[in-house]
Amino acid sequence: MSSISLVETNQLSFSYGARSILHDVSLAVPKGSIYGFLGPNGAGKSTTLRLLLGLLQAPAGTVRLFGHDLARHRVALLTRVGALIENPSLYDHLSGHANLEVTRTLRGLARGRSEEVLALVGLTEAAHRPVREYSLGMRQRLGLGLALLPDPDLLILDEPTNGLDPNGIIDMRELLRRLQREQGKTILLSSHLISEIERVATHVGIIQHGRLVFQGHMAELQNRQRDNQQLLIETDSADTCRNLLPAALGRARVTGAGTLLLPYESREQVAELARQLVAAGQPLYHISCQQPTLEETFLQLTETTPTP
Ligand SMILES: Nc1ncnc2c1ncn2[C@@H]1O[C@H](COP(=O)(O)OP(=O)(O)OP(=O)(O)O)[C@@H](O)[C@H]1O
Repeated sequence: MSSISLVETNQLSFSYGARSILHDVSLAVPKGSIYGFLGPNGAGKSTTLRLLLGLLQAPAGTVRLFGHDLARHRVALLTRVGALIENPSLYDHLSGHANLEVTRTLRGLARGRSEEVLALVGLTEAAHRPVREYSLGMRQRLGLGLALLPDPDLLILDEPTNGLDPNGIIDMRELLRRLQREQGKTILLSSHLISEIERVATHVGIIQHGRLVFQGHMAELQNRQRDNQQLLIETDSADTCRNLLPAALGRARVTGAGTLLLPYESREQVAELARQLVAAGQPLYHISCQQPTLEETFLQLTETTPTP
């Protein structure tokens, strides 16, 4: 994967009227990546994606696509981008194939492209059924097919798995992987669920209250997860233990009458804690090291960002 960024924003800010929504967002989406743009509802994901597509204008900051300024070369740059921003607008009474053909003809694209795209999104068999008979997952794939018609280098997808059942999510994930690996597409997709991103994204950006709170390789997020290991201690009275051992347990969180959680430091810390608890006459029923889930790491990153 190259280090060239196909999407780059520099200190992007945006307000709806007096309401400030984005603050200094500097995104970098590497060429060839699947970039998961994550954040809770209302964090500013759709607003950012709309700015990237020139559907909104930012009063401050710049957007560069393929290394060029979007404000100056909007039309030329957007011909290289496929987008799925809301529910795709589809003609329900027409077949999937006919829906693609309408757009293909309008755009003057080569004959046969609709069939290629249907194969790509796994809809060849259903190609001639009316879209009103399609499942939500099939509709989303057809919407993605519409975005893929002109063979764009970059795909920008806003919550493409929203509302899909587990099978629909798996199909979409596999389709995105294939588009990246076999077709060389760069894909920027948003989601509010880390579980939908973690198995597909190579890179992650996390936004909270309009601010980017993390950006990097998926592996870097996983490293943070490892760095945040917690020690779980079970005893009789968590409060008594904390009072007896302020140096060792002062930072511990009481999570139940007899349970404490504190940041894990080392094996020696575990041995020393066990020794001190026993020396203080406190029973030690259980001590173990817990790794937070990626979900908890994500929540920790987003919950600790103050509201502006
Ligand atoms: N047209 C609008 N006018 C005023 N405020 C808006 C408008 N669109 C969005 N907002 C507000 O901007 C903030 C960011 O919204 P945005 O849709 O970008 O968030 P999001 O991260 O995509 O969330 P979701 O996952 O719920 O779509 C929210 O507080 C939302 O209420």
